[in-house]
Amino acid sequence: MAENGSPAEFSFGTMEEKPKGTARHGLTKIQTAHGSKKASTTVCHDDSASPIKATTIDELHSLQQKKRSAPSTPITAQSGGTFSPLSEEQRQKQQLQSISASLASLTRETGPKLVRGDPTRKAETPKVAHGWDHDFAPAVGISDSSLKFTHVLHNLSPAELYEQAIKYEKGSFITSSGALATLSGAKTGRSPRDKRVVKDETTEDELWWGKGSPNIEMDEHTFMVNRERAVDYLNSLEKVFVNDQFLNWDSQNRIKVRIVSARAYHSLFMHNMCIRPTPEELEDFGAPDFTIYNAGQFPCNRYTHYMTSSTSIDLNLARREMVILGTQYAGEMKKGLFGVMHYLMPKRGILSLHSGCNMGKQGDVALFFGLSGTGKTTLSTDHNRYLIGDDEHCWGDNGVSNIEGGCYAKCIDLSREKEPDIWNAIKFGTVLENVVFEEHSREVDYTDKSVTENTRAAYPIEFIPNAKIPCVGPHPKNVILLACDAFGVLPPVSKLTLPQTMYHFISGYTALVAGTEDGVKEPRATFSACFGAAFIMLHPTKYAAMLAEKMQKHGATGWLVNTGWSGGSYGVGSRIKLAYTRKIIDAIHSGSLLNTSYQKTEVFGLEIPTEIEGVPSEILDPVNTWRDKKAYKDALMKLAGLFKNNFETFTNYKIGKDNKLTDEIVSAGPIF
Ligand SMILES: Nc1ncnc2c1ncn2[C@@H]1O[C@H](COP(=O)(O)OP(=O)(O)OP(=O)(O)O)[C@@H](O)[C@H]1O
Ligand SMILES: O=C([O-])CC(=O)C(=O)O
Ligand SMILES: [Ca+2]
Ligand SMILES: [Mn+2]
Repeated sequence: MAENGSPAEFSFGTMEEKPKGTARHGLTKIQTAHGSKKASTTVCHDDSASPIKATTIDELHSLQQKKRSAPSTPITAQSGGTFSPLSEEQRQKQQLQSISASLASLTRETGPKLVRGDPTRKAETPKVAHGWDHDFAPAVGISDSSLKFTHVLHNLSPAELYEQAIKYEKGSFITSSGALATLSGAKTGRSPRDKRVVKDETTEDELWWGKGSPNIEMDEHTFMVNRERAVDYLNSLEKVFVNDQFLNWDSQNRIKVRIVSARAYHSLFMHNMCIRPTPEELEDFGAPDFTIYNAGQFPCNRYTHYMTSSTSIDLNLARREMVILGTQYAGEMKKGLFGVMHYLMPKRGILSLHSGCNMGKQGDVALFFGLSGTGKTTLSTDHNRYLIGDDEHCWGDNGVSNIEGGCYAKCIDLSREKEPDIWNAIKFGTVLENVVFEEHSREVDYTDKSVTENTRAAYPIEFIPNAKIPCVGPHPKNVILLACDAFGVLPPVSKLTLPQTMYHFISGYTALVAGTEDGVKEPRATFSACFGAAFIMLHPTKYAAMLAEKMQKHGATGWLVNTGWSGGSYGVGSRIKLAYTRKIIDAIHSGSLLNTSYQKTEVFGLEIPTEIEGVPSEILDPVNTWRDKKAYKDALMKLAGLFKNNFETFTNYKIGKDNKLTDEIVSAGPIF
């Protein structure tokens, strides 16, 4: 509306000097009320504007910000019929007490003294909460730290977080489109080798340990040492950010999470990535189901048992807590919580998935599995379909639900033409990590890899115009496995049998694209079970069995889509054009790819279509795109060998109740 509205609609005031009838643009003039009796004889005054109700500059500033209004629904006692409304003050006190309990040192006997608000705003009256009554201070365990206040910035708005970031965090800037550019520090990707899980009596039997598992063990005591280190660090600060939010749009399986962090960047990132509570939901939040202590600026102590670097991301499922030391990469929080969901949801018979998800106008749902950089976000963000989510989902008895409230898109080489919806989502409120921009115009150069290849944008899902809110949908019709094949031998698309779908799901192949995992600079072949071995908690066959059961029950079709190389391996060939991949995906969604003719490839035994609308037919069989046929055959055999080696660890496992399925899956791999 702003672009095409007539200028007259936007006139802010009348300048007496202007002849009548001319278009007028001008800012509202500020007039001090006092002394106005003696009508000023100077040129610019405006009688039509109502006078400002301030007599001093301070008063004027105090008028600028309205006090937060109370939630519209009164809070009543849940049961028993007793009506006991909480005053705003009582409610705030309860919130502070809950946060103080979260932040309590476990070696001293009380939580920190907390006060709401920004420490630089001295005028605010401290409302103290430290688990004790004001006049009953504990005599034991007192240290200097218990004499100071820690200010709590609880669920700040994006605007407030922008101000905090820009004022206090070096490297925070507003870009020309309004996004908040930030630096994540020395780490610009996750640190999977520093992810530890407490092995106790329960998790010893329940979780996947040992070769191939992402769960590096640590003991309960070491966890407590790191927890104390993180909590002491956070309490030593003048202020901490606290986010109380939700995971999972399936309201029956919603998880309450609390994130305590030291940076506005982290708070805004999680504000965008988790589900944002309404003011009423925040009122009723109570105790969280899971808490993250993000002390990422502070290292772990390498003299501490199990520590192999100054970074440690520690998960304790019994305590429902995670501690982050020595990395400020915000993706650790997002993916840390994903790991928690990979534990909690299967216990309830719900399958957790590292997948994107969207839905057509007819209600047909597609899942997009794939490792980092294979296209989950890019391909699930589709202008012709409703976005349910780009990265983390649950598949339960009622259908699918997104775990998150936001998207986390790769930005390297982002273009407005190829990915318009993601481009347009990078606006006020969006966190832009590690991008490079022009110092004056603040135009971002998405091609610049000076800081990292893994540049990212985190935005609330409603920044995508056709997001489906609430982010839930019916049972999937298509299950699309994405692989970015750097060898250039997998076909652009293949239709899979159920055993083949399971084989490729368990294999989880891709060429890891540089950057997302710390230290990776060149693409290389990698296998990651369930397209997300870094996040799963149970043995991969548990998830595979659940997927097989659900696909069978709901009649979903599996597809393997190569979003990687064609015409040669990495270095010789080139990446398949995104426009072609989109046409392939369109043909899967529309169902037209089910009704076309197929031929079978050698070695991998994949069914490949002979034609697809909008895609050159010669690229559908990769052998056609290679000039050097011998090199093709060599690359094909090499990849087949890698698949075979990788799958050996799984051949001893039974998948589901059915031995027949297990045998079929094992024989659904390459044959040579
Ligand atoms: N043919 C193609 N298909 C899909 N993506 C492509 C293709 N060619 C290039 N790309 C690029 O590859 C990247 C895919 O990244 P995307 O953000 O979708 O990964 P992702 O699977 O969501 O990973 P993550 O789990 O790390 O978020 C994008 O930068 C996209 O522009
Ligand atoms: O976690 C991250 O940093 C990015 C991501 O989505 C993934 O690696 O799958
Ligand atoms: Ca993504
Ligand atoms: Mn991901």
